[in-house]
Amino acid sequence: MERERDELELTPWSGEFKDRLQERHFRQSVRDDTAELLRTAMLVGALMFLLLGLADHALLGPSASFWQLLGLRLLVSAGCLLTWWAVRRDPDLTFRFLPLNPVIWLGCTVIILIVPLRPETIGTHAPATAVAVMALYLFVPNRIPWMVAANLYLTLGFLTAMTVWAGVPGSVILIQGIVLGFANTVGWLTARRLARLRRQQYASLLDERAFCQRLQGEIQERKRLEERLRHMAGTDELTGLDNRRRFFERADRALRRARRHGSPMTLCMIDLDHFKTINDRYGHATGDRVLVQVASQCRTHIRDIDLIGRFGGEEFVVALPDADLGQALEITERLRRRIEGLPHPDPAAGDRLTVTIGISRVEADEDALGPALKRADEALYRGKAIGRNVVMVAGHDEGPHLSVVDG
Ligand SMILES: Nc1nc2c(ncn2[C@@H]2O[C@H](COP(=O)(O)OP(=O)(O)OP(=O)(O)O)[C@@H](O)[C@H]2O)c(=O)[nH]1
Repeated sequence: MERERDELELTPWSGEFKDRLQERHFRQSVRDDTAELLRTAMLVGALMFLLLGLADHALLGPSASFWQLLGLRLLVSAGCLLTWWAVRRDPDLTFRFLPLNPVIWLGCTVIILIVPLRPETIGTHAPATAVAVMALYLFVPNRIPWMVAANLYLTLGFLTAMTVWAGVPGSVILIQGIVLGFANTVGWLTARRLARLRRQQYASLLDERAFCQRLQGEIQERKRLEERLRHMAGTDELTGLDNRRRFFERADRALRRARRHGSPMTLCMIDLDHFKTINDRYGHATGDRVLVQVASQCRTHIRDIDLIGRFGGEEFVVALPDADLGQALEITERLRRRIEGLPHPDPAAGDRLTVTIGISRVEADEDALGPALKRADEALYRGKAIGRNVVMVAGHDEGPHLSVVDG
């Protein structure tokens, strides 16, 4: 489908893109390659014109015609070499009118003028002209319109010169006309086919690139989406904290690290006090706002290495790596005081937002968080039982041992 569209966009007689901008981009993409071919053509052209001067000398000797021809040959060779140099300096000249076209027209003129200057060799000159026609089509790439014009000039000029100066019979001129016409047709068709193929190749390359870019874009988008989904799957929607599953994934990793380094780790359970009353009195939306506020305070007032998650409802869980019970007590006590200082939904009621916190260290012989979590939870509920707004430490040397820090 794509290919058909590209073919439709090519000019039928030159094989170029109909769209000028597209053609310009194509030419830019093949510029260096084309310039190299053109430079080779110019060197071969210069060499051919000079070498054929030897044939002139063999045929004409040091006659006036020889010197005239040699002068013309030198002129064309110089033009070819000048073009070679100019294109080498600026490859963009490959597709410009100057300096190539005048040199080619000069070369064609010299080929035509060989007829009156060396009429007796018309038998070899005629096929050589047919070769020159083909060479112009095939050796000078991406300039089909200009090559068609130059070759028509060469063909008509050569046939006219044969008629006027070489005294060739009409039948021979007819044959030569047919041969040159054939050379033009084959040369043009081949050059056009090459031009079409290269442009189709270029168009498929662009299609492929666009396809790859689209694919890359889609892959990126999918990755972003996956990342977002992964994030959402591990995040508590209301508070933005890790949910229980993500928290325990991270906390398990932190525990393994602590075990490797022989460092302590402490777990804390934080529960809002009388949260049901807040919900019942001020509504669920207000309750949500309080939960967000408390979550944000907890996140802000723990260390960067600490982990926090929403355990469920109005309960949060915190893992403090590299913290023994003393440090954990300090951190949680500070947190408790901060939350106590948060604005209550109804300041006039004289109530305070408070939390009860239970903490327990993960013992050196424990490879999982479960037992410490259970002890912290028990400590928390002891705290609730003795009146709330406290931090309770679970000791378990001789069974769970709880100590009130503040009340
Ligand atoms: N607004 C809101 N309320 C929630 C959410 N999750 C749980 N709750 C409510 O939290 C309240 C928890 O009540 P309880 O377990 O009795 O605890 P409490 O009232 O804080 O009492 P204590 O913990 O003993 O101090 C219930 O009313 C739940 O409906 C939530 O996401 N948003």
